[in-house]
Amino acid sequence: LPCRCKEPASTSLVQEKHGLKALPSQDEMNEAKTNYDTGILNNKLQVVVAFSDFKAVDDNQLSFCRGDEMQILYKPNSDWWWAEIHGNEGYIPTNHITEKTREEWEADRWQDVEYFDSYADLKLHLEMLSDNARTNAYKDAIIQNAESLSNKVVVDVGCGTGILSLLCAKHANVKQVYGVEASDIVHHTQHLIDQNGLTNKITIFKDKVENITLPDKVDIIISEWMGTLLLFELMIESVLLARNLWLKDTGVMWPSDASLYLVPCSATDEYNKKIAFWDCVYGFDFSYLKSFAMQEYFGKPVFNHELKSTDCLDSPLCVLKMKMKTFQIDELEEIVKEFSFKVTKKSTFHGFASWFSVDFGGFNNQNTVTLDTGPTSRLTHWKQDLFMMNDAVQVTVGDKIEGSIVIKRNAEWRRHLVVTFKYQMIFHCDQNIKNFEKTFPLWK
Ligand SMILES: N=C(N)NCC[C@H]1O[C@@H](n2cnc3c(N)ncnc32)[C@H](O)[C@@H]1O
Repeated sequence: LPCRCKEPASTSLVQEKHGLKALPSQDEMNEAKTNYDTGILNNKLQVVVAFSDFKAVDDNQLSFCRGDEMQILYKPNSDWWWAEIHGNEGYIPTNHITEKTREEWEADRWQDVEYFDSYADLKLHLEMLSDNARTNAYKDAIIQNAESLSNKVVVDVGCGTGILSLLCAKHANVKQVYGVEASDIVHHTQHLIDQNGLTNKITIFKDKVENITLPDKVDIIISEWMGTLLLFELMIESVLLARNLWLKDTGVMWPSDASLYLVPCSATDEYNKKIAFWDCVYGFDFSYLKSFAMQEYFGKPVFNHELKSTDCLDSPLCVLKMKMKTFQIDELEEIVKEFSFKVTKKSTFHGFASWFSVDFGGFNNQNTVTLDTGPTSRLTHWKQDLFMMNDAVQVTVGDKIEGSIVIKRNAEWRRHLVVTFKYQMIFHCDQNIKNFEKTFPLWK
């Protein structure tokens, strides 16, 4: 077989460019070649997947993109392998690839093992079921639309203990409910359905909704998929996929609409307890620790903040409105919303708060029920989210906070988001302007 490898390139360029170790020596390549015939001739070449892009720095290397699959011909050392892609051969850095199969790699990006393990025991289900505002909103929607649900086929995506399926079967004369649940909690669900005499109305599927085959398309998809900042966990992707696969054209999504709200706010208690606290500790100046405290306590959103209406410094802004029947999965990659808030009271501006609301409509727009998780509604287990900015700023009536929020999906970790605020404050009294920016991972 012809020798397929050229002399290794000069290593300084490689090390400088990628902080990688030296390319393999000729001896290492010669030694590796001994596996060459065995691998190729027996067609047992290993295939790897790239989890990040790589740009070759010389013609001895292969450039590739995240998600590309490559065949491995030689493994001369642990840092560089000789691979083939699109008919080209060259060195690839092993710290850019995974030896998992594409399926395993894709699942990893969703952290499915940890994710579904977190729903396997009763803890989170007790929290969700104990949230009366949440669960009764679904119950009210079902009861108030019982006539529209009559003789319909329903799928409950992520049914958990089956509560929504049970409510549909008990309070509406549905034709059939399919409950789909991927976590091990599902091993209890059938017992609960049997124990409540609804076995013939509810069929349970123990798998991800992406993997199941339903007997037929359905009339309604009901699901409780909402998370922190509405979108976290990105379970919404699974619900939209289920819509694309299984909802009749005339079908209804419940919730039918979802909205995310944002408001500038003060958070004096939080700020004083965790940041201002360090100004004077038993008579000592510990203010050196404030920046560390800001990073530790407020480098990420506070997901269980209880926002009071009196904390709000302007009316809330709807930054995202999703019509679940038509919203597309790729719209989730990046959501950008400009805002221009005008302060309505003398106070301290500490940051922004967010919450969501969902509507159960879609049946000839009658009897629409709304579940609102904002500061003027009954508290839910979601509470509200607080994005604490690094500077507390004294504000008064007429001051402006103008800029944008960008909610970007994490390209690698598919259940996670990154939220960036970029804005300026224009002070009414002297038109002085200050610029601010802060990025919050949610959560990776
Ligand atoms: N933020 C939430 N409302 N989380 C509830 C998620 C519930 O749906 C389940 N679940 C989430 N995604 C899926 C999926 N793709 N397929 C089936 N069940 C799912 C999960 O195991 C849990 O019981």
